[in-house]
Amino acid sequence: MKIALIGYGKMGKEIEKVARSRGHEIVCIIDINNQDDFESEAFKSADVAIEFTNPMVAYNNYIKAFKAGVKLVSGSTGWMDEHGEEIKRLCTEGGKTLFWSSNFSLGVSIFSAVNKYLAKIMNQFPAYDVTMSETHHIHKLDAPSGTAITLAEGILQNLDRKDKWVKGTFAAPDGTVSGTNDCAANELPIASIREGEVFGLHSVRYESDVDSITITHDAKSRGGFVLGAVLAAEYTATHEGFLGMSDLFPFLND
Ligand SMILES: NC(=O)C1=CN([C@@H]2O[C@H](COP(=O)(O)OP(=O)(O)OC[C@H]3O[C@@H](n4cnc5c(N)ncnc54)[C@H](OP(=O)(O)O)[C@@H]3O)[C@@H](O)[C@H]2O)C=CC1
Ligand SMILES: O=C(O)C1=N[C@H](C(=O)O)C[C@H](O)C1
Repeated sequence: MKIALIGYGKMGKEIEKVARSRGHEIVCIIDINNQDDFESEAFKSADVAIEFTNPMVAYNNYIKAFKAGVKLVSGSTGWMDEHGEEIKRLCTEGGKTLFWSSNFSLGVSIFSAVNKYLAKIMNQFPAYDVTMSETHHIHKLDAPSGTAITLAEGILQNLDRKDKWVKGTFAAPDGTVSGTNDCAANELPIASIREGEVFGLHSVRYESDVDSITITHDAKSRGGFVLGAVLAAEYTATHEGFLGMSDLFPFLND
């Protein structure tokens, strides 16, 4: 399969290696300095483009790739609030294709299914209150992480006593802490910590007066995100519309 890369940073470089090792050809790499290449024949020849950039530029990259007629896989986070509905509409009604996930790792897909199931169980146990936390490397631009938001949405859909997630405490790279986890009974706080080179640590904690139950996903490297993104690209080559991990692993939705 012919793959184009948009964004050649930490994820883009690792995706290049894994895609080649699975027999794919990298036909074009677009970074911040060669934006004209969206119009190149090399880019247009790609079966799929894989985009990992940042919250500020992802939307524009999607529009440029759509214009060039190239299907997209993207893991960029932090753009959904502003542009999510428009991009989904372009895919569901406008004939464009984007496979997007806040987290491509197979482990997080499993974690997400467990998270939803646990939230459903907790409807029967009102003594437990729920909080979330996510820890990432100091270079990360968005907070809470895209994964934390997706996990929070999974809780809100399944736990009747919560209807909104809110930003909790933020621990900055220099150790200063701002914000609070105190919130109304219907709110789910997400604490964010930025330290060192942490790849991605997500926890959901249910606490009563007598005990607590915590589920955690801890990425040991970027390997899981990278493999998942390449698997998603292989899937996207033969599918259309607004796609996600629930299309790749439908059995996790039951
Ligand atoms: N869904 C998932 O599984 C995962 C998602 N992510 C998300 O993916 C995104 C990228 O992560 P990561 O690779 O670690 O970030 P990096 O900052 O390492 O890489 C992003 C790259 O994009 C480049 N870039 C900036 N603007 C443009 C542009 N307009 N067009 C093309 N390239 C551009 C940057 O260049 P320069 O440095 O010169 O600005 C940089 O090389 C983030 O939003 C992160 O949250 C990350 C890991 C997993
Ligand atoms: O920026 C990162 O590194 C990551 N971002 C994603 C997110 O915002 O959830 C996924 C992963 O946790 C790594």
